[in-house]
Amino acid sequence: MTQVDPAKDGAEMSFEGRMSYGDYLGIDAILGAQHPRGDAHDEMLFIIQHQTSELWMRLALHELDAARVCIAQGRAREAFKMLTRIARIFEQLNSAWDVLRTMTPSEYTRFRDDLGQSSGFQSHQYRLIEFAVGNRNRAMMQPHAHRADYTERLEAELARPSLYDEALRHLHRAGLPVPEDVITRDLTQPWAAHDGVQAVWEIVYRDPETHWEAYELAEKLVDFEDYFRRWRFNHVTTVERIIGFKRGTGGTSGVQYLRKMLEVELFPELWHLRTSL
Ligand code: HEM
Ligand SMILES: N[C@@H](CC(=O)c1ccccc1NC=O)C(=O)O
Repeated sequence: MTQVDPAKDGAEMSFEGRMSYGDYLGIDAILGAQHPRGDAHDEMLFIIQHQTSELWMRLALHELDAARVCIAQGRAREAFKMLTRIARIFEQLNSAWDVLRTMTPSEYTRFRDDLGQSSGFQSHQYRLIEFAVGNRNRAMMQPHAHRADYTERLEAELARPSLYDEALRHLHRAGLPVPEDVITRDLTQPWAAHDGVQAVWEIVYRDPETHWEAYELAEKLVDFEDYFRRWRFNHVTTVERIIGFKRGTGGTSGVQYLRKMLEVELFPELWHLRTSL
């Protein structure tokens, strides 16, 4: 059996006083952040599943911020890359459900009581993503009232144009007939389907060659919403499989609440136009 000596190949073997892999990545902080409350075997899976989701959400927010800046500065093509990456992140989050699904109701019951009233419903990053893409609901701020830092970030997000607002402003600047009330709307309000906006997207979809950039932007948005819907669907199906119709630890009706959320449309006109094309 040949044994490789990486040092002979030039591998650095001494990190006394030098930045190593773990130093750069903050590995000790990450690996020191799993604190199961009990001794149920599956609690570690549950914790890591959520922590990795939060890390991916962190990246999604980073990309969403950059994508909006690019679109606002008229560099929509640069934003396409970020939007593709965001869709891929959600694809990754969707695959992750396959790991969690290996947990049965019997196994989850062993530690569910230890969760108290904590719930994914209180994920501030998830709420930031929803606000960033346009699903804005001030009521969702309440569970964060005890954290001034989260509240401040969520408020700032509500005051900022959403990804969809930026897309529509971009079309407006490009000379497409986006109604003025869309550009001057109260940003803190959730987006509501608008006939005038659908009419604009219809112009784009009826003649993609003339409006190629707007057409590509639209398809990137649809792609993102497609993956996001799948995330919601995977969540509610996993929840039903594991806790049935029990109330959620966060206090909602559980599966019934999550099913209602499946009806949310982020970019309604982009879906509705398909019927009228
Ligand atoms: C055993 C697995 C899981 C169960 C049983 C479960 C259950 C639930 C329930 C019942 C709710 C409704 C709120 C409540 O009353 O608690 C909820 C919300 C939520 N969960 Fe989970 N969940 C699971 C895994 C996950 C994972 C892995 C994530 C990823 C971060 C997640 C993120 C969320 C989010 C973001 C919400 C809020 C959804 C919204 O308001 O639209 N959950 N979950
Ligand atoms: N809401 C879940 C508990 C739960 O899943 C959860 C608990 C703490 C932290 C994150 C969670 N994930 C998603 O809601 C339940 O009712 O069983």
